[in-house]
Amino acid sequence: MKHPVIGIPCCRWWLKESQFFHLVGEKYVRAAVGAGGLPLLLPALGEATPVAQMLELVDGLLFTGSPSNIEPHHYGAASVDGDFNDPERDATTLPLIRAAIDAGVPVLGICRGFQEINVALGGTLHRKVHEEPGMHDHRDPGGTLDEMYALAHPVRFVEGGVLQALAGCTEAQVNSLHGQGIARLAPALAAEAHAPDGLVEAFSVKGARGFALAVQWHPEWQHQDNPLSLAILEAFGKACAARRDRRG
Ligand SMILES: N[C@@H](CCC(=O)NCCCC(=O)O)C(=O)O
Repeated sequence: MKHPVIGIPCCRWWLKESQFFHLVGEKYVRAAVGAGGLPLLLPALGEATPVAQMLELVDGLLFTGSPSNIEPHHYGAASVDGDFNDPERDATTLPLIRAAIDAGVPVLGICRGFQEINVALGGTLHRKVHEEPGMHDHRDPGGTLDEMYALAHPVRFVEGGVLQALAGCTEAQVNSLHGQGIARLAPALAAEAHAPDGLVEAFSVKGARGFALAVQWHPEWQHQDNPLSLAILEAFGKACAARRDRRG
């Protein structure tokens, strides 16, 4: 049986003071494999992206985390000096997300990918969650990779939601490595989990034609050791396999 093809849009970074590279962190590639898929890295072609053709290549899409921030003009905010942006990634992922959701292509968003889905569908972001009144600091604590990706806070699943059904419980501990976060949830999205400060930590697309879930934390990190991460990846992988079967 052929593996479902899981497209992973790349970041586009200037590396080593020499030239641009198109990149995906290895843990996302491994997570796509863990979901039963064949990962296909999609370059950040920006406005030249052949969106419909890219969708024909894949059975699902995984939108990854990244240290870069979505350019604020995409959600109606002013740009900030010194912000680390990746405009070519934005110009690739935002149209791809809208087209994938319209076409019922399974979508999983993680961290920046979660923020991208919200912005693509008309939501807005806090640029510094930790500076918002009453909100906690969701940034990583630094240190070793194990310290950075350690479980950091609980999330409470929305009663009767997709994620609660997948998790089989009401609450779980998650890691946390983001400075930005959802300010206004896009109208097409339903919250699936919240942090103790009320921040939306997961959502699904209301009435989606296919699997469409996103989380602010990192289920790809050492997913093999975490039952919630395994459940999310398994559900995504099954949806991708079902699309592969339908496409023949
Ligand atoms: N820049 C955004 C998104 C944060 C994010 O995706 N972090 C991931 C870090 C690297 C990785 O694990 O892939 C923000 O700060 O909110």
